[in-house]
Amino acid sequence: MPTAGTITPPSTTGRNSPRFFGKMNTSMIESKFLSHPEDLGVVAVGFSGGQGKPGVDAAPTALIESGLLDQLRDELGYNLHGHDTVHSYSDLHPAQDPPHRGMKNPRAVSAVTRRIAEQVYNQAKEGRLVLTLGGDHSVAIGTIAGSAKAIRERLGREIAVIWVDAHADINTPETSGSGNIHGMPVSFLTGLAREDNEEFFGWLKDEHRISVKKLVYIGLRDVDAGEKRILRENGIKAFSMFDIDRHGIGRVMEMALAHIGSDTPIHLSFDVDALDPMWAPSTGTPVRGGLTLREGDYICEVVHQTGSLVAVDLVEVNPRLAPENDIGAHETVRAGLHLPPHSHNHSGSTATAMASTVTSGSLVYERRVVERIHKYHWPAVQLNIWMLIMLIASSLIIGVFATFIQIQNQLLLPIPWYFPYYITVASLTVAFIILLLWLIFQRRLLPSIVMIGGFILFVLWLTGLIVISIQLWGPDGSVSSNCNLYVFGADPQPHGQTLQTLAWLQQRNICQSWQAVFAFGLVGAIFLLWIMVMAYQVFADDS
Ligand SMILES: NC(=[NH2+])NCCC[C@H](N)C(=O)O
Repeated sequence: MPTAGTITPPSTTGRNSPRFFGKMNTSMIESKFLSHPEDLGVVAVGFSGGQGKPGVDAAPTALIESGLLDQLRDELGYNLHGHDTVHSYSDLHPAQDPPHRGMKNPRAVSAVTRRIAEQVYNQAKEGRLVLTLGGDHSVAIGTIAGSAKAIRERLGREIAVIWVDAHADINTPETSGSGNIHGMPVSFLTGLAREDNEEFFGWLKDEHRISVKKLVYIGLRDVDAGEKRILRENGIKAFSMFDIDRHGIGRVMEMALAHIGSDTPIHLSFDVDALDPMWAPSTGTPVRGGLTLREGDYICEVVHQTGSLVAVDLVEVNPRLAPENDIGAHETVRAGLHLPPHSHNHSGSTATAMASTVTSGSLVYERRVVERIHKYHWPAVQLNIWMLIMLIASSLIIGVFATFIQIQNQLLLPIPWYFPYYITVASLTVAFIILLLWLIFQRRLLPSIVMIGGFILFVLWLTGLIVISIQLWGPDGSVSSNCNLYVFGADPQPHGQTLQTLAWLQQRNICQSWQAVFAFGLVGAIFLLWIMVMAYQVFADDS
């Protein structure tokens, strides 16, 4: 059934191309997960066994002959790899392939997708973007398995999949009404459908699989009853045509990308039947009421702009199916050309959208980060009072203990550990206040920083306070009782300009300094508690 062969690689003398400037990938988006974003691995799959209509296997050749690869190379500046062969996999077609669990051509599809998985894996492990030209959508079993495995090995990450399609393709062999495997790839990839036998997808291991949590559908409008149940039960994110009508494609893509998160590599699997048959009539299972060509392009552009794109599939273009004369086929191929990694200069009919996914070229758009923006409202007056009081308390304690150290030295007495300790804690507090001021200036004062810093200082500060209290009122030879004995209780108190008076005044000064240290130590501890509460309130208020 599949026709295939070697095709002539696109000419190297770029026509209106930017080759003049040497290697130039026109994409200005920085890739987050590709180590060689200027390289494009191409896997051209001439395979149609996932469904019954011959012709999808001719799509890669039709797309390439219409100039897709030329555009990718000459206009978008990619170095192509693996682009000179359209694979037919005829060696993998068994003589007999009777149905298994109701699946049609199960051995052929399993063997071919297994080979595709290796091909995609070999390209992806080099850190290249991989573009697969299908073929029917069953080929995605191979492409996604291959890129999931390569990204796991290369980056230790799971990939997310954006599945753009009129259909959910998540039937299990048991729920499928048609038995066509192109309606089942997602159930095998997510592990919802499983098989132990290597002949029937038993080769799919955990390393090949994807999580239902990182799967997003766009463009659905023909979903079987069994599939609806699967989507619902697994909480799979799906944006149907209804959602696109309601929110517009811009908002839908924001929500889809927010669901995936900005730190996840993305595999985009684009079924051309997601487009309305007005734009892409030549496909095996067209459904009216689909995406406009522009919406299809937009999806590709915006996904490319995330910088997270690692692989793209373009499937289900069937140039043999031409509803009204062959303009249909021509249009569909053109639509297909439009879809890949995006270029911004539309040269007539060509590979922009295809080109669009690979290098979304709408360089004018600013990248919109769809993460939630937090707004923290700090009570300015309270925060300022807090910083002022803490600054006073810290300086006072530093000053007093510095003087005490001097006095001990002068009297040739040892310096107790808590003098330098409290000086250090108070200095840290001053440093913390400076940090806060800097963060306020940068508009980055996060409640979490304040809470953690406040807590650490509180513990240190409290320790100091306890030690001070013990010295002041502790059982043996406490400062307080000595003060009451010799200073405040001294009778008669010395007067007049004598050394006695001077000594007494100095002693009184020391006693009062102790009390001041205690007072401000207490204030500091309470204020540190207060700032933690304040930070928590600011955090909780953010909504
Ligand atoms: N990739 C596609 N065009 N899939 C069409 C699937 C149609 C139908 N849901 C089935 O399981 O047979």
